[in-house]
Parts: sequence; structure tokens; C-alpha cells
Amino acid sequence: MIEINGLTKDFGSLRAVDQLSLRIEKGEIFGLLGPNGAGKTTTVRMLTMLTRPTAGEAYIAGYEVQRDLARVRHAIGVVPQHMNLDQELTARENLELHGRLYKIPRAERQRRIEELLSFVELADRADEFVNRFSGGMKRRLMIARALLHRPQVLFLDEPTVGLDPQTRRRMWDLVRRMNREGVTVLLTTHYIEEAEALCHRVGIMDRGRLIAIGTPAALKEQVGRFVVEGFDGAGATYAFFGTREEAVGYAGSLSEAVTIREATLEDVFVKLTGRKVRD
Ligand SMILES: Nc1ncnc2c1ncn2[C@@H]1O[C@H](COP(=O)(O)OP(=O)(O)OP(=O)(O)O)[C@@H](O)[C@H]1O
Repeated sequence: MIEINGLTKDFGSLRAVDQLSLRIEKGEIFGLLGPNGAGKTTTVRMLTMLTRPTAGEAYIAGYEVQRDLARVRHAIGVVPQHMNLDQELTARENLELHGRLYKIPRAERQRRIEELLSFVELADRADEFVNRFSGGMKRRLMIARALLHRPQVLFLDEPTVGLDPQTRRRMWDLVRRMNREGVTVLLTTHYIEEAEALCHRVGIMDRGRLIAIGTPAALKEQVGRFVVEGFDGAGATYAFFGTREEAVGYAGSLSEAVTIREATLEDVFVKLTGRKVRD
């Protein structure tokens, strides 16, 4: 559904995205995980035609992103990181405006707007001005807007940034529901739990490069499913093992107090880069 070959973006002497290549299959929820500045947003901006790649190419639903602008525009829905709703309009009016821009015929447009307002649980707030909405409601409305023209692929840039844990979980449910209805999802996140809980596959980015890719389980398997975490006076130390028995054996050989736990995607990142996703 998405094919990316050698995608690269330079800002002056800074290489924000470096030779990115990957394929995302139809029906996947794929997450780009990495710390701030890793190049996730720049990747999404290139795929959604908001910024031109320095090199490389990408195809979405078989259409070349740089060449087939109109077809790509109809194949994708985009929810940017920053709120870009019209605050002076109501929820329904925001959707109406988008539907007109996409030239969806009136009857179909109205049917779809009602359907989506109830899908994102905003039907009872449809005629309120957006500036009265909470962060979570605004985010849900942006998702409804992105889905209005029935895109095959939805891009979500940091979909739960700034939301409280409960609202974040509701957002995950919403993403899963639309994925079950057939939408392929590419999301970016710097939240480990979000990538683990929501994504079928994850691509880990660091300094513009894709440094690992796979299912959360396979990525953790690669580094070792069990972690012995200690402290050496200067900071935390990590040792990785394939089985709990090996981890327990190693922990027993140490004199200091340690914790044994299952690995997370954060550990994968630490093992590959020597740094944390969130410093
Ligand atoms: N328009 C721009 N001009 C110059 N540098 C830029 C521009 N946009 C992004 N960058 C730089 O490119 C690098 C990658 O940024 P990008 O926003 O893609 O990272 P990110 O992983 O999405 O992080 P975040 O979640 O903070 O947006 C950063 O070093 C950033 O400062």
C-alpha cells in the first residue's frame, strides 16, 4: 500500500531523513517510533506531499507521490500534529467545508458527515464551535475530517501528544476501529506504549535513519526478551537475555540489587543506540 525507496530530505547541511526504504502492507497499522528530531514528521510530510524529497521516491496505493498528486490526495487522509481546524466554525461546518473541497456530492457528503460524527462520538456536539472542544475532541474531529473522502491510507502524526492517558486509550480504540474497517494506518509516535499497544509493525527511527523494523514482539526478541537492570553508580545498566532463567542466573551472580523485567521497545532503542527515546 505504501512503498518508499531511498527517501531523503536535507535541510541545508542537515540530513533530516536519510535513505529511508520500507513497505507498508494494506491493512497494517504501522508506527514510526523515535525521539524528537528523528525525522518522523519530515517523512510524513514527504509522503503527504507537504514537502519535496531531496532524493528517493514513494508510492501510495500504486500512485507515485511526486507525480500523481490528485490521485494521491484522494487516496490519503492526513491528521497533522498541530490542530488545524477552523475554530470559528462548528464541528459539522468543519466537515462540510472539507467535503466541499473534495467535491463530495451533497447527499453523499451529508450521509458521510453524520456517519463519521457518530463514529468519533461527536454526534451530540456537532453544532458546537470547535473552540469550546477539549484536545481529545479536536483530535477526533480531525480524524473524522481526514476520513471523510474515504481514503485508503490514514497518516496520523503523533496522534495522542498532549492527551491524558484515558483519552489516549480512547484514541487507540478509534484507530483500531477504523483499521478494522479497512483503512491502512501510518502513525508517528515517541510513546513506547503507543507503538507496542497499537502497531502491527514498528519502524524505529533515529537521526533520520531507520535502524530497526518488525513486529513489537520480534524486535524485543532480537535484543532479548528479558532485561536485568542495575545501577553502577553513574547510571542504569542493562543486560539482555533470551530466557527468564538466563536473566535470573546472571542477576544471581551480581552483588548489587537489580530488577528483572520483560523487555520493551525502549530497550530495543537503548540497545541499538545507547540512548533513550525520551531523555
Ligand atoms: N523546515 C525545516 N527546516 C530546517 N530543519 C528542519 C525543518 N523541519 C525539520 N527540521 C529538522 O529536521 C530534523 C527532523 O525533524 P522532524 O520534525 O522530522 O523530527 P520528528 O522525529 O518528527 O520529531 P518531532 O516529533 O519533534 O516533530 C530535526 O533536526 C529538525 O530540526
